[in-house]
Amino acid sequence: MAEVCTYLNYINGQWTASSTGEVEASINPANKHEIIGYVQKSALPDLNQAVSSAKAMQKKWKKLSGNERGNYLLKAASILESRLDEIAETMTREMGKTLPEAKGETARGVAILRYYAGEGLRSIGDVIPSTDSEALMFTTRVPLGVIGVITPWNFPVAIPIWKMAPALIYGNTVVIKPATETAVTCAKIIECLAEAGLPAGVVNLVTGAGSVIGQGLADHPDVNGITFTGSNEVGKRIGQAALARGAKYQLEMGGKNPVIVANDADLNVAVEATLSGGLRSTGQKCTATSRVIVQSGVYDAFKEKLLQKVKEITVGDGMKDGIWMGPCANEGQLRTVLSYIEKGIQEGGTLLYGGRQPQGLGNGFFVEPTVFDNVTGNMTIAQEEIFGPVLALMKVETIEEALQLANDVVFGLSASIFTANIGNMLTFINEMDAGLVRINAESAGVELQAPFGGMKQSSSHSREQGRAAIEFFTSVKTVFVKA
Ligand SMILES: NC(=O)c1ccc[n+]([C@@H]2O[C@H](COP(=O)([O-])OP(=O)(O)OC[C@H]3O[C@@H](n4cnc5c(N)ncnc54)[C@H](O)[C@@H]3O)[C@@H](O)[C@H]2O)c1
Ligand SMILES: O=CCCC(=O)C(=O)O
Repeated sequence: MAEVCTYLNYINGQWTASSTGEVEASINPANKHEIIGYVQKSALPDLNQAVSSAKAMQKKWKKLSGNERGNYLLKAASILESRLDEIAETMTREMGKTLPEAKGETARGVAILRYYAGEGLRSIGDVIPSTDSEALMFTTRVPLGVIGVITPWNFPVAIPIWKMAPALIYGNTVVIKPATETAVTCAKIIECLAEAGLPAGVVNLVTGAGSVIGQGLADHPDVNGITFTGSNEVGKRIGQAALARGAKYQLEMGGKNPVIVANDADLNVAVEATLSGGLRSTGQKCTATSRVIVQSGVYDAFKEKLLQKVKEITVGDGMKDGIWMGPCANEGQLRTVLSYIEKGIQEGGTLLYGGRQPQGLGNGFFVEPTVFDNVTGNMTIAQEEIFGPVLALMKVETIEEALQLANDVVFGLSASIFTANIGNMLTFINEMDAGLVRINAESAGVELQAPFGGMKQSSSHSREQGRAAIEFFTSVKTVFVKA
């Protein structure tokens, strides 16, 4: 058994206990009796201190060259890499995804830090011809100031890093509030940044309730930008709070991601991708496949192959060898998934497989991989984000019908099609309302160098990652110079 530690806030370069003197336990969703660590249950005075230190430091931080800021990120990347196994294990024990997935995500965190370190040396503006032949006109970019970062539990390393790294490289300082479920993992990322020697105040960590610290960040007059990933309900509240005081905000929220399987698809590829995209990480990816829309010509064959594979899935503690799928990340999420399964049955879906808590795993928040048949577009399980290992099979005759069904939700994050037909591919690329469309590949899987974000209610229409991050974390300044 690993030692149970108490993790502190990180404010102005110091590891600091909360003014409340209270802590909260972060538990293992594979065994609710195991405590992974205690994190601070902070209050507004802690947040205010963190924001003041970030504000005080920002002017000095932005004066460093991009290359100097990048060197800190490179150092942090090497430290994170040297702690990869330990941090991945913490992630698995705190959030439940399997250890190989957690290792992959931690390696992704290292790569994101290195990518944004390189941004410190890339162009930040354009020279634009002026109508005045004696003038020089160009654009440059300036940081927003203090950035509030609010993150969910499902990618406890990748999401905090893909928000903090671009914020920092472009000259902002950061106050982060991670989800409490994965606050220990986040504290370890902050340890890497601290060990890299980032000046005091550049990065600050404050853990605590979303309604107190998250809302406090959204409302704080000295926080110039808020970047949020999480549920639609919370995201809308944050957007409204930021808008009300004129702060910039970026919201990345839910999805209800479809895959379309055409009559001419390679069914083995489509089945593997549906399995991986829908059920890896226990379906707790914003990009997870949730609706599987299959053309009638291959519906039965696809269903049979899928069921065969789903039955082979091993559910259990993600730390153990041979386990394919871990638990839901918390008890609330398990209850939500079970209630959607119940609703699916009540509304006339056919439960083909799963739907229950597996026997012998009662200490954790486990649910079986679940497949519904005969799902129609109006059912709740076809409309609302479940964020669990539940696949809804839907039969269609034509690709046009498939696209209509695929688009008939309020979300628009990611979507895939499996087909060999170039016409189908092009129609899908043109007609699918989603920020990420993938052909013959699973709906999950985001590349750090490409823009990522959703359409419709999946996002505030901003994009994260890749060079797109510069749009949120900086403001454009147009400069006109005349000698
Ligand atoms: N689009 C994406 O990139 C993406 C990525 C991951 C997760 N998600 C979404 O996140 C959701 C699951 O994550 P979750 O349960 O952690 O989401 P959540 O919205 O409950 O919490 C996200 C963060 O917001 C904080 N928070 C809660 N209430 C708050 C409030 N009133 N004010 C400010 N902050 C508050 C939480 O403490 C947490 O840090 C799913 O809907 C999923 O689709 C989206
Ligand atoms: O949960 C949202 C992020 C999804 C992601 O990073 C992926 O699919 O790889």
